[in-house]
Amino acid sequence: MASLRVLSRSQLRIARVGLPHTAFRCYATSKPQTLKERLAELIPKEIDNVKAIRAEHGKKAFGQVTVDQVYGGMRGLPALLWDGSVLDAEEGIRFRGKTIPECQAELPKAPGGSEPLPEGLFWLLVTGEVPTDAQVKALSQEWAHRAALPEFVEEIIDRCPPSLHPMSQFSIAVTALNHESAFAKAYQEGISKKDYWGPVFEDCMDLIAKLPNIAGRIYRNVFGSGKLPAIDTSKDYSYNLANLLGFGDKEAFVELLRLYITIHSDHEGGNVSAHTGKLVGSALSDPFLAFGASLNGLAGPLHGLANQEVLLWLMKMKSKLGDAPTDEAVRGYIWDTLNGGQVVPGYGHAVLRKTDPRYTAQREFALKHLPNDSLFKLVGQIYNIAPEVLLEAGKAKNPWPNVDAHSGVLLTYYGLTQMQFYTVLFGVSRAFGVAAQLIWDRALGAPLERPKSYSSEAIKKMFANK
Ligand SMILES: CC(=O)SCCNC(=O)CCNC(=O)[C@H](O)C(C)(C)COP(=O)(O)OP(=O)(O)OC[C@H]1O[C@@H](n2cnc3c(N)ncnc32)[C@H](O)[C@@H]1OP(=O)(O)O
Ligand SMILES: O=C([O-])CC(=O)C(=O)O
Repeated sequence: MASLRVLSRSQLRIARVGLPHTAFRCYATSKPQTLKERLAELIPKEIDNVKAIRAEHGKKAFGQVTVDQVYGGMRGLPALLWDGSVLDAEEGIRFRGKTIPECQAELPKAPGGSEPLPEGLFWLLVTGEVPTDAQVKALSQEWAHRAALPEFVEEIIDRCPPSLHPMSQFSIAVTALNHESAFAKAYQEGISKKDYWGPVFEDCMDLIAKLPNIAGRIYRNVFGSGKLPAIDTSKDYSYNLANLLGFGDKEAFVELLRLYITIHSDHEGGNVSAHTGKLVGSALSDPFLAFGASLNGLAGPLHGLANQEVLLWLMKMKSKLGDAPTDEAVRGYIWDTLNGGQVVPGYGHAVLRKTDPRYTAQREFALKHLPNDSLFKLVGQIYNIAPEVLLEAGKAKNPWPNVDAHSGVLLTYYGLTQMQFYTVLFGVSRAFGVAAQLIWDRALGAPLERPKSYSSEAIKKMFANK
């Protein structure tokens, strides 16, 4: 789409304050419209939309809040605005209204590729629109040009002991990028509230762009001594990430990363990493600080670290039961896990009540690329047994697999066997969803988050005579 359009006065103002000088200049050329230019058009409309929703529905209630919800991790409590995606308990995630198969069909692909490019998914998350091939290519190039790390961040990563978990190193490096934050600088210089989104957008673009170099450096330092290749500005984001990890020559692995980053990006707003990023961002901490906090939540075993835990659990199962265990032996192993007071990693979910469509998307990838892999077959065998055991045990509300039950098997197949690294890849992807919402939160003037808490004593008193 060429970018010669007529803008309203307020759109023009937003475009001017939000855009770096060079980007604004290319606005009147035949280059494809940039993401920032499109945002500048969408923001005033969305501000009006939110005003209208609040004017019409602002005083209406979603329903009751129960004491059990306060004690029970706020399950089902409607408390957050999140535009990029919405999760249905039965159907799974939709990114801006689109299911995973719809994204796979509609988003632009690399030449010869069949998985969606995460660049297109980011555009979709931010704008609600499917970009053109040219827009996606321009985004790949822009990220490639922003990818270099400040030297001191490289040094910080290099000084981490290899025994420090890759997720801790990841969070340290992302937090340190706050040194370069355009938003933090603009805030110190007294930027007006109305203009926050411009430097936040710049920070989010830098954040996403720099993650492959951070991930690649951690991978090299912790697991090997390989050379870090330069970013190839003619290639897409996933290729560059794969190449930094030493897998650039494996086209199927690059395709896997395109799928992986797309499906792990966003899972509405209430999950630990997304909500943490939004919460910290609400204090006007810049996107690096906000996303560093997200990563610390993602590093927990009940959340993103579960992909590492699944692989550990599978490896222990294989070493105990052999490569091709019987169904009875697998059933016994799952029972032993439960009887040991542990969770079955990769199963259950706080919201989902059916098989996660992200599990299904990865299974389909495996059926296409590695149908005879023994670990893939074991994962399929567990799928036929674990839900039945979890139902019989009678505690888990959802006995079906989540995204983490499958991801490690695919990475292992291509030779990325270092399971402590898996959550770093999840983190690279999760930046897309958190960043998209941070931009909108600042554009819409989202306030500081500060819900009310109660002590048990206060709760007892509240209901003393009721
Ligand atoms: C990307 C992601 O974050 S996806 C989730 C990744 N995490 C995992 O795979 C870890 C395993 N799964 C779990 O621990 C849970 O299912 C969670 C954390 C994902 C969801 O937790 P909740 O919403 O509290 O689940 P639910 O309401 O079903 O829990 C009820 C009980 O069942 C248990 N339960 C739930 N899932 C499992 C499981 N996979 N294995 C064993 N027990 C389970 C809970 O621990 C809880 O036990 P408790 O009453 O003794 O505290
Ligand atoms: O939605 C959740 O609570 C956890 C999850 O699957 C994710 O964040 O991807």
